[in-house]
Amino acid sequence: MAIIEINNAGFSYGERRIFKNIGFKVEPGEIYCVFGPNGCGKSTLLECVLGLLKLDEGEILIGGKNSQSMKPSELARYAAYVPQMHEKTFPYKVIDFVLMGRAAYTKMIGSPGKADIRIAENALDALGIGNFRDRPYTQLSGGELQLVMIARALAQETPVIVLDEPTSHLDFKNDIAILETIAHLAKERNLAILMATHFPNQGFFFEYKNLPVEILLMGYENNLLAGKPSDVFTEENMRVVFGMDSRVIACETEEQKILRQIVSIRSESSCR
Ligand SMILES: Nc1ncnc2c1ncn2[C@@H]1O[C@H](COP(=O)(O)OP(=O)(O)OP(=O)(O)O)[C@@H](O)[C@H]1O
Repeated sequence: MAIIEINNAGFSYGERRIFKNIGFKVEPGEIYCVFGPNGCGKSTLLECVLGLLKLDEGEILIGGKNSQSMKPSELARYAAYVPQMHEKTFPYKVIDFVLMGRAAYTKMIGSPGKADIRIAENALDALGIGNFRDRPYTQLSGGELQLVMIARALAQETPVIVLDEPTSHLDFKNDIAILETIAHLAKERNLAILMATHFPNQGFFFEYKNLPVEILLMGYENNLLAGKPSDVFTEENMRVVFGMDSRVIACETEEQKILRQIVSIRSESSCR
């Protein structure tokens, strides 16, 4: 059964329509990527899923319940959020920052107990960053901080993790490290992943890893297109949505599997 179900969702900022008629389902263990040009409404859609913004029309069900009318503390038990930007504030220790993911469970008694601390430590260990435990989180690099943010989401123990452009600001290696982490969470923990991304090759990476992955392409002739990465990330669709010239290439890896990638050739397509 789908853990996320969106039916006929529409949203406007005031008079300005951002999207309409969005509908899809995400199953446990599936990765659902929302892709499209700057400003097409990816973050807005994620914020609607998280109940931070209210739809004009349609509904968003998480675990069968309407996320738009759930209390934040209830929703926090279904969906954890890794936002695009995080303003570092007070120099909390990493463990204390990750423990914030336990807030929905600790509110009643006020402070985290031993079990919460163990869950937060396990989340750090699961991401291979147990050694960050006592570092001030304000001193982490962008890639390290992103792993800590994912650990905080993991400590929240939700069936859904929502990530907004999880690899923005990351270097070549950390980019793939975060994708591998996301793949692991979907495959080994059966989590449903909903993420916004600017990078088609991330969809191809998940496809290459044989994970159930689906793409929602927003802004396709002011419309929507959904499907598997190989069906959505085509040269023609990139021309229609971005007006750019690109090529899909394929390479055979040492596992004798085909990895697809899309490369940009020109921003202003001569095909226009
Ligand atoms: N609070 C707001 N009030 C009014 N308009 C907004 C608000 N937040 C975002 N917008 C506008 O809504 C549109 C969609 O914004 P959103 O951030 O969802 O796009 P996005 O696809 O995530 O963009 P990007 O790829 O650049 O991160 C943009 O045109 C943006 O300027």
